[in-house]
Amino acid sequence: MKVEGAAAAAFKDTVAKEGGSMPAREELAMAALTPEEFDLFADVGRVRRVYAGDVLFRRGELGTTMYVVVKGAIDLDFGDDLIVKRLGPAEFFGELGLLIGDHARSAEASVPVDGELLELHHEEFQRLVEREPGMVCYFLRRAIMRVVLNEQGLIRRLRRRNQDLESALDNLRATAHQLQQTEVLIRTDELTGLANRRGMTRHLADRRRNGAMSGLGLLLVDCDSFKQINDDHGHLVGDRVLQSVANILRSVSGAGDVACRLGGDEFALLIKATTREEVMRIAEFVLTTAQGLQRMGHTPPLICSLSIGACLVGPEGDFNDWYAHADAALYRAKRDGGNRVEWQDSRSLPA
Ligand SMILES: Nc1nc2c(ncn2[C@@H]2O[C@H](COP(=O)(O)OP(=O)(O)OP(=O)(O)O)[C@@H](O)[C@H]2O)c(=O)[nH]1
Repeated sequence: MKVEGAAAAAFKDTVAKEGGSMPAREELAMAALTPEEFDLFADVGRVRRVYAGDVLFRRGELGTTMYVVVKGAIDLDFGDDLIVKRLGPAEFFGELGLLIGDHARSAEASVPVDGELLELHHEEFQRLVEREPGMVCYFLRRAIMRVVLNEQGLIRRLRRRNQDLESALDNLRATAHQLQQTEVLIRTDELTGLANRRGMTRHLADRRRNGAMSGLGLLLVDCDSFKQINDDHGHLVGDRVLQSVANILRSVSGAGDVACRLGGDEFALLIKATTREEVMRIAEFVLTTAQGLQRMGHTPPLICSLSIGACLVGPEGDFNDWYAHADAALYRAKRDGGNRVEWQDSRSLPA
């Protein structure tokens, strides 16, 4: 349909009103028709009035029509979190539908304000080609460039988003690592690297959850006259002695056993054992290893003699009950001069 110069005049008028000048050269080159092209398109296209709220087409719909904005504006929504692109007078869209044929629209085109469009179908475009092949060729070049630039823009945005995601992932990994470190720190004794009381409690909670509470033995290990070592040689030497005790306990701990510093000069070792002999064998080993180190006669001392209370523990009761059993034996070991192991039978614990 021929619209004479009416659409062209409207377009020029709108451009003058809205922009005060013609669109910038590079914008014209990409998204807008030149006035000459507009005249030509207006000559073959049909004018369509559009109203705020109209939707010309939706994403994914097949279409064969291209449009040029004469008056008003059109919003192209590419979906997801891509920005909505607003087109103004002389800008064209939907050209791929026209050029390719049944092309799935990549954006939803909606009308934000009342306005006018030029519609071009395949036949009209064919007439353009016949009339002004040179101009159409120039238009096609720009249309292709626009598609390429859009693609490149999309790739850049995806790359940026990918980088953002990667750095978010790195942050998450770092935070998870920090949390893991913190988790390890709060259940570890700083001086010796053994579990602390909290670590032992968590270990037992895990065991209880996994139904692995039977077949365990407990050693309660206390340094003899440790205060004297601190008093005679200073705190650092005392620290070193505590570390030596920790090393002995660590060396006898098998997989699933837990060596723990309960606090001060008191340690606990929870081991897998089903008989008194098994528990006592480990306890004797700890005792004699400390004795052997002591016999080396280092000054300042690397170790001190130990008192150990030993018992078997059952699934019934909690750590406090087990501690009371082992502590009864430890009390006897201390009372009888230290540097020894005492056994506590769970049935013969005084009330
Ligand atoms: N060097 C050092 N000393 C500590 C630490 N924690 C606690 N102590 C000291 O360990 C000492 C323990 O003293 P006591 O409970 O009287 O024990 P002991 O001297 O071994 O006496 P017996 O157990 O009866 O043989 C105290 O003097 C505490 O100050 C530590 O981390 N490092």
